[in-house]
Amino acid sequence: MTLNTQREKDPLQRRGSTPIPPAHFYKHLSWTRDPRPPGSTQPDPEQPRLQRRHPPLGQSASYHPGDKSLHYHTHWSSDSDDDSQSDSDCVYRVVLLGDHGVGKTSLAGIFAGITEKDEHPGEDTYERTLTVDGEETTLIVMDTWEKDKLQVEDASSQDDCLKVGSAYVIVYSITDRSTFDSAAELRITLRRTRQAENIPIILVGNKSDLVRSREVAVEEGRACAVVFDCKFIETSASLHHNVAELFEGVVRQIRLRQDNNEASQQRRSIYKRKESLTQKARRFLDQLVARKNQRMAVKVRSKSCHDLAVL
Ligand SMILES: Nc1nc2c(ncn2[C@@H]2O[C@H](COP(=O)(O)OP(=O)(O)OP(=O)(O)O)[C@@H](O)[C@H]2O)c(=O)[nH]1
Repeated sequence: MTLNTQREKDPLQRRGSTPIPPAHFYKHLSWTRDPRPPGSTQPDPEQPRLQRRHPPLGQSASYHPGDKSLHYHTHWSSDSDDDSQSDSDCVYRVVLLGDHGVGKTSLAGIFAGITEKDEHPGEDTYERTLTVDGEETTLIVMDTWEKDKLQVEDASSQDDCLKVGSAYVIVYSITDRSTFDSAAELRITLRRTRQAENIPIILVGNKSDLVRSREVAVEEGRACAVVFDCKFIETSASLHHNVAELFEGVVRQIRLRQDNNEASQQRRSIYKRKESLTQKARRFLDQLVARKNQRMAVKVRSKSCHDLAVL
């Protein structure tokens, strides 16, 4: 299996002529604009396409629930040159990580709008274009992680999972402490694999509906996120609670980091040109103060780790 890892830092800029990555990894389920005029009764020329409405991911999502021109469809796209596929130029891979049974597939299914359990058996990669804060972004959600394979024969494909993501969602079940421990280990593994990169990682405590079987407190999840410098949210795939917020949050985190990277690059180049000795001294002092205030920063982070709309 050859994975396109060229986009580890930059978003995949998919044009009509750009093939999307290997078929078995990219069996897409996607939102696509119907090329027919609104209200048309003509059959849709594009096949295969499931002619039905895609259920909204969540009430707060800024999709287009009333837009009849949007259709949910499946397609195999290893050699796609379908320009109508997405209006968005930015495509990001989001990799779901976590132990067996924590709810990864259920969360991915809600993202993809799969309403019946066995509707798409074997599917493990889903694509959907979301409009978040008025801007379109396409996410390819990969549910390909299999923890057991990390040590055995297919370790390379698991390794690839850790390398190709533009963002990571690490899921544990709030009813199973061992999955929480695994989530922490996964965070460490990720840190090792993607050391220098500022990629969004969201820790997700799923099955929040199972209140009586809870083994991991919300505070523990939040504390873990603070320690491991990632975002945190609790979800219930069963109740569709916070699932839209999760994927919208992923989009926001990707954008925020991009903006931040661009801004700091600009700042650095301006600094290089203009920085005087006094400024250098001031920057040095600032860094010293910042280090002293690290404990303060942890406090601030602990307040914001559950807010997926800020860095
Ligand atoms: N009560 C409850 N059950 C859930 C929730 N999410 C998933 N489940 C159930 O947990 C079981 C496992 O869910 P999956 O989505 O298959 O979990 P997974 O992480 O994909 O598991 P693997 O495919 O084995 O890695 C299924 O029976 C789901 O119905 C949830 O939020 N609440």
